Amino acid sequence: MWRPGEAAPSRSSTLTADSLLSSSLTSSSDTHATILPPSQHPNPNALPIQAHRKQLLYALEHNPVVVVVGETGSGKSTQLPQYLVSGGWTENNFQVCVTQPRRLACVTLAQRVSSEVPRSMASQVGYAVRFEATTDSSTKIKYLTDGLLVRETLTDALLAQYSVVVVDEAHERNLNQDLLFGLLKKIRKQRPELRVVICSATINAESFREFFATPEHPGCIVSIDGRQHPVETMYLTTPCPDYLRGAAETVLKIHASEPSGDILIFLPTAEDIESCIRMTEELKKATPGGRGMQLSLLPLYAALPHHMQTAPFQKSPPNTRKATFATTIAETSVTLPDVKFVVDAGFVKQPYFDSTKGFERLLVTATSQSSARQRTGRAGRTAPGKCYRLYTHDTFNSFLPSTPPEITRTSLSNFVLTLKTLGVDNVMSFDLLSAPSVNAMAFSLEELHALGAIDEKGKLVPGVGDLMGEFPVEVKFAKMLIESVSLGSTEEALSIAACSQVQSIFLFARSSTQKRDRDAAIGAIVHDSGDHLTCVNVLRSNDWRSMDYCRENFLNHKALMKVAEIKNQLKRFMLKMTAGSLPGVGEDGDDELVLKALVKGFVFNVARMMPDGNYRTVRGNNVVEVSRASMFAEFGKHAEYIVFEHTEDNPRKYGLLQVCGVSAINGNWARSKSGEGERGGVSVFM
Ligand SMILES: Nc1ncnc2c1ncn2[C@@H]1O[C@H](COP(=O)(O)OP(=O)(O)OP(=O)(O)O)[C@@H](O)[C@H]1O
Repeated sequence: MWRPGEAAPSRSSTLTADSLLSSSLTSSSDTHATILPPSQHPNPNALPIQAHRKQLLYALEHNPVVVVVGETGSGKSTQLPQYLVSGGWTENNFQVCVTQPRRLACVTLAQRVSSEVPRSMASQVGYAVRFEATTDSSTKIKYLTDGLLVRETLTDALLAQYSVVVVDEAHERNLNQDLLFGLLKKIRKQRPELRVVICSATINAESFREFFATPEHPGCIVSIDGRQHPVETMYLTTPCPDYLRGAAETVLKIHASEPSGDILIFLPTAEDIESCIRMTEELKKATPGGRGMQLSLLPLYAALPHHMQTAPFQKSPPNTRKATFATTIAETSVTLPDVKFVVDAGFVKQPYFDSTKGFERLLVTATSQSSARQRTGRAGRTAPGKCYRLYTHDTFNSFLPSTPPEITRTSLSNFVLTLKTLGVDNVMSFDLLSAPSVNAMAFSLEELHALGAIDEKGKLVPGVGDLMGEFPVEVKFAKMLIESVSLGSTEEALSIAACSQVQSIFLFARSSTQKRDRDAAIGAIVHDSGDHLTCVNVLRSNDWRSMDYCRENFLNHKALMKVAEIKNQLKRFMLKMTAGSLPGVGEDGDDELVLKALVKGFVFNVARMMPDGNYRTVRGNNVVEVSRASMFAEFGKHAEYIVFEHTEDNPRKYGLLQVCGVSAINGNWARSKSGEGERGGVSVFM
């Protein structure tokens, strides 16, 4: 084992930085004197990263920024933090933190690593995700989302508790990661002792190194090659006309013909997952197969309540094969231990900012080659595996090599507001790995101004902008929640904000008889203004807590549990903000105040009925259609003006935007100047 201060490890062909062996030691051995016992994992040597332990520790001793490039499953997320602890980087009460794009990965990685380390150290491995943490001052290894680490800089600008920040899955290039890269570079100027490790799949390593390079420290790339177990990848010979049916049939074929081993299926949306599970159940009745083995079908997507997200990680009962239908939530850093088969539909749902329409659109698009590789990498982690790609090899070659960085394609309002809350007024001068989309940037500044978060000069408006920046929700919802306090409708606004985080609180009808029953049941609960007051109505009584009540009224009990969980978390945040009192309306007569708060946040998302019977957005004059999934479409009263939460592309009419989360409003509410009082100064109707 190499220890800081000892002679250099022999030069490895995988250690690619020229600077590595020529640079001088920056720390002496006595600063890292106590070496903790190595991992107690039954067979840690089996992981490819094990052979690079010395090089990694040596590289980090000599280079403030190290880029680690490794194949999926090589051990980056689980082993590297343990090496850092044994290398002494958590001495003197320092912590090592590892960021992940998604909360599920933080939770499962912390659980895995605490099971690998010696028992005495298990409690020193924890995770922190939005509103939930298992860490304290004794923590040595902390897994947290990139978004949460960005938020930590709001209260601890130099991230002083960390000796090493590991940014994992950096190839994803989500907005928070890009923000973190810029912030870490800035922090390193004031805290040069801070070490940064960037873990990435095989692409873009050089650009990460260059971004952090200084004349004294050009940085270093360590490559870890070889996956743990082989994965055979199979393609279709002809394109698949229906990926849902293709996925369902492939799952059943695997179940009928392959030996034991769980299946992980990647689909783009939660709706697709639910439909595909239903389809697989139906097809299974016709062709049981499985050689006496049971097949258990599980969903895995972000909007599910916590206990349902952990179900795929639990051991299957004897003689049962699990098939988990997942979104990108399971694409990186996640090990579903018994998965030997991956089925990849080849699609992903992602936000894109459409500058011609002035809206962010959620589009289902082809995935990239790098994310297809990540998906494949979910097999072969504990045994050899197989990956069934539901597309041809030519189609794979037509995929983009990597997903374009989020900063170049999505709305930037939250990003800009966070930077301004951190004191970066001139966002364009902030050092970023990729230039942001100019159109999205202009739109974001306009939106933040209209919401009263920034003034005409782009400066944060004290008491509004800074507060909005601290809210753990999207800016529009933050504005709605803040406005609800003075309007006295916070309880209801919290219900709306929480409901927006789940797919739907209603169940779909599967037959025409069910549709009749559903319409009758929902008709009794629905509010004729649309989705928002309907969700307020559902949550106003506690009836939904009964599973029987939910079943009879076509309510999604699981989704409502998740809503209640999020609402409580948001409420705690609001209580802190309002020093303990939250005014709620609670009476039907005051529903108007709830919608007024909503319009304050969604002032850019207002549409007006035109003489031709179409709704057109007030800002941008785009024709939009109310989504059929909206309560407003099914049960709404006629309204000249509507407000909506977001847009989606109509899957049946290309280019036509559907609006989702819709309520009828009074046009005058949106006509008033936005922002607190007259501040903000933008009237969207002018
Ligand atoms: N929960 C788990 N149960 C069983 N084995 C696990 C678990 N978590 C990790 N492993 C084992 O450790 C290996 C390394 O996992 P790790 O997450 O560190 O890889 P990685 O290099 O970060 O890959 P990726 O970026 O694809 O997640 C896995 O391939 C698997 O063999």
